[in-house]
Amino acid sequence: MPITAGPAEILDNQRTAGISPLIPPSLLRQEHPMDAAVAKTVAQGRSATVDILNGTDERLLVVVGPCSVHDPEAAVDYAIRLAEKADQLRDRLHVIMRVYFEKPRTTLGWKGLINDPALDGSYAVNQGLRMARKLLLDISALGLPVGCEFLDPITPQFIADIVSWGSIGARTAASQVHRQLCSALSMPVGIKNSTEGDVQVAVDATRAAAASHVFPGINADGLAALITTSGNPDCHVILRGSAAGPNYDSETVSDTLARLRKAELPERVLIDASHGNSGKDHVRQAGVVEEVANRIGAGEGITGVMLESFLEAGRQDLVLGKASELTYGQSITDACMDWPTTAGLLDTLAAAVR
Ligand SMILES: O=C[C@H](O)[C@H](O)COP(=O)(O)O
Ligand SMILES: C=C(OP(=O)(O)O)C(=O)O
Repeated sequence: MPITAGPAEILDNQRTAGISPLIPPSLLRQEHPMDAAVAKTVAQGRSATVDILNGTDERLLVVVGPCSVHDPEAAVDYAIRLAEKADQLRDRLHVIMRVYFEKPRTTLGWKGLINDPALDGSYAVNQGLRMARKLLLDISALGLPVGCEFLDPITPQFIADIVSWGSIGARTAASQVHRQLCSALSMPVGIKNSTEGDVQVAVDATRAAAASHVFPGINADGLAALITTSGNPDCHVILRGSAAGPNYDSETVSDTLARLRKAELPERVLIDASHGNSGKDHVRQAGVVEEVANRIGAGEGITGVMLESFLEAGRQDLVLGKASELTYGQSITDACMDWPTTAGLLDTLAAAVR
């Protein structure tokens, strides 16, 4: 008797072009295990961040690094310089390297190393996850803690154990899925204001993430699971400006702190010198950092800053399949400051803290 499709098969998968296996997180963790030295870097990276957020460590939190990682070799090259500088300034700054693998796009574009590690539209996600985990281990082995944006709710199971600081971006701060995810994450998480400049959405996200939730996810073996969380008390707001202009001014900082106070949340805020605060112009980032440093020196309660920085200044367009033509050490997403400019600004921030 011929096998005919039942009603569900006829209705299902009408727009699915393919389904293929994803490696289980536990297998990736076994292939790229964490050693004791990396575990110490992660634990110290997290605990120092929490102490800064709670005001028991008076240093400034600095999250700095490329907009996105597209070339692990260049990322390690950058990390070596940053690790040395971070060590020099460790009395005043707690430096976390931005190692971002997932890019939320306004419309379309390359979505990061995990999604398309070959930069050619081949979407070798299993390979991307392997490269991401290995790179986080390599950078942490330098004694430099790492920070990632979490975009896909499944990805953290593969890499989150190595991450000292997490971020939820402007495009997902309102998402219940991401707020629930934050409530489960083991590290402090910065949450951005919206791309339109709404700060309350980040305050609301901080409050939602501090609560416990029950939601569907995956376990370490990659199986569907119901996750029950206890809530994350270490989330905080990041002011990133908007399409309408910057929002790193003192008035917005104190308004944000008042909103947090009203919501009975700890009063702490990070300033992102890039994105809407610099109009995505890397040259303007330096001016933002200098102004913020002056205000920190004058005693304004700013918990930390974020800088987008890579080896070379600016940005370049990726042509899928032509990665070999890219300039080494230059961003293929948002424009970044170059390393010498960044090193000078880290000195400026450290001097302000002193
Ligand atoms: O930080 C990176 C970008 O600003 C973000 O991913 C959006 O990029 P897009 O507007 O170029 O898509
Ligand atoms: C995507 C980022 O920022 P935003 O969400 O503020 O656009 C980012 O920091 O890389």
